[in-house]
Amino acid sequence: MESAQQQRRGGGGLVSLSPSQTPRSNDKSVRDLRSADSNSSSKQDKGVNVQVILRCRPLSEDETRIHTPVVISCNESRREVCAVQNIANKQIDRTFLFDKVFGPSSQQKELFDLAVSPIVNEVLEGYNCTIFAYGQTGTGKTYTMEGGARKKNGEFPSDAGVIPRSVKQIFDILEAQNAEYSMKVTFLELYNEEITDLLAPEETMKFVDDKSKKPIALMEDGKGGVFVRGLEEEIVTTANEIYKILEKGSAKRRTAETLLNKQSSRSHSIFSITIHIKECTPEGEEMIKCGKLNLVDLAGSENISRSGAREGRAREAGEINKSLLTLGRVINALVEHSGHVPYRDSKLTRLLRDSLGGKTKTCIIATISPSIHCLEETLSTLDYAHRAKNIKNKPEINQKMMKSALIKDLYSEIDRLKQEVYSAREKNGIYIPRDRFLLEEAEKKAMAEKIERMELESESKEKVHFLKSTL
Ligand SMILES: Nc1ncnc2c1ncn2[C@@H]1O[C@H](COP(=O)(O)OP(=O)(O)OP(=O)(O)O)[C@@H](O)[C@H]1O
Repeated sequence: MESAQQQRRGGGGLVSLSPSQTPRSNDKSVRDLRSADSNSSSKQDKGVNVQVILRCRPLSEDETRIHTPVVISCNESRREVCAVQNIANKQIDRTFLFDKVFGPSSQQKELFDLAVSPIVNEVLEGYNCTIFAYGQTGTGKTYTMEGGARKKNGEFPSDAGVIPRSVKQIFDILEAQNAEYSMKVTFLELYNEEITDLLAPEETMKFVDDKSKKPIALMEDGKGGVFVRGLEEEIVTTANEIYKILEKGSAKRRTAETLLNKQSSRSHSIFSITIHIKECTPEGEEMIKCGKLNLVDLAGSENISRSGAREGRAREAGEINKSLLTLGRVINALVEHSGHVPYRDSKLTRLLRDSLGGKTKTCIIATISPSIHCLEETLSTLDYAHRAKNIKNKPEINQKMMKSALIKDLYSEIDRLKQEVYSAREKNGIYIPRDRFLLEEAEKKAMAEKIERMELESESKEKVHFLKSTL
């Protein structure tokens, strides 16, 4: 079994949606905070399966009134969901097992306490965690992630979803620990393979329907990850500030929807919270630990199969297919252990690469409807979610940084940004860090040499072939 020290050296980079500071993997003065839960070191070596939770919503009032037949039954204690199908007058039952099952009467608090709260604790321990909501339109993705009513008279609403509850838990814990911390959030939307910053200042949003406006770019960070260039990061100090930001972001999403004549069911949203917490070693050295929580509300899964059918929406449909389809392909490739995993084929999978087969702890909440009219989509969601259960990630705690090293990193970050601003102002190109530039140049040179060698080889082969034929 690997020692904790060896594991630490393995490195725990952040999936950075921002160009900000990344904890170092080779920091010798790190301490392992891993809790003695299911992720013991031997389990970690083999990988930890993506956790898949299934939630079935209740029938709506309208569905109940017209006596819509129910074809789904949930057994929460056995963690089973059964779908009843009638094919050629024969009743066929299909049963699926998940990590947790929440039936139609399950409450928001119950789902959060049993499935999400442990994940939030892990973020505070220094892990990166991602929670996806996946399912057909109208099955409760947004209800599960965001919830119903907003905060009234200072009271926390009982139907608040995963995002506000996670925020509350994070602040409650940090305040109870009297911790010194800093927190920042980002909120973006992905639609037609284009990224919209939901926290961008108003002026930028006015041009959301302006086709000449360059979409926000996704850049390689040179460490195997990506970041969104220029994505607004809001520093937050209270839970209320986050609730306001969420409202602001959701309102912008709605405005953009009206402008572009689209619905939320066709776009993906990613809300991320990054937390830096200060700790002191017994020697008095100040260390910073970092955790990140990504909360992802995916486009309606029916967009995979149905979109593209309507004329005039080909591009839109095609692009949405691209992210959701690629997500499916990535899941398949990971489950089937095929060599090539097509992360690079869509922005969604590029952004969330580390959450699928990487070092992040991932949970998928699949949502379904109990109605007979949704059975086809429900079966497809159940199959999809069941397959995703076989994805293995190797979660690693982010390495703690010495405060002095972090400050040094921040200074170089400021330098980099200054140079970017300068380049932008002078309109003389984009800034690439010197070491990345040198690396890319060396790679280019090596590639040119390889091509030359190959050309020489093929030339000499041709000559031999020619000589042989003249003999
Ligand atoms: N578990 C639940 N309990 C009670 N009501 C629910 C539940 N899940 C969903 N609903 C209700 O069902 C309706 C549709 O839910 P919601 O908008 O969250 O679906 P969605 O999957 O996010 O759809 P879309 O993909 O179109 O955004 C809403 O009115 C919501 O309040």
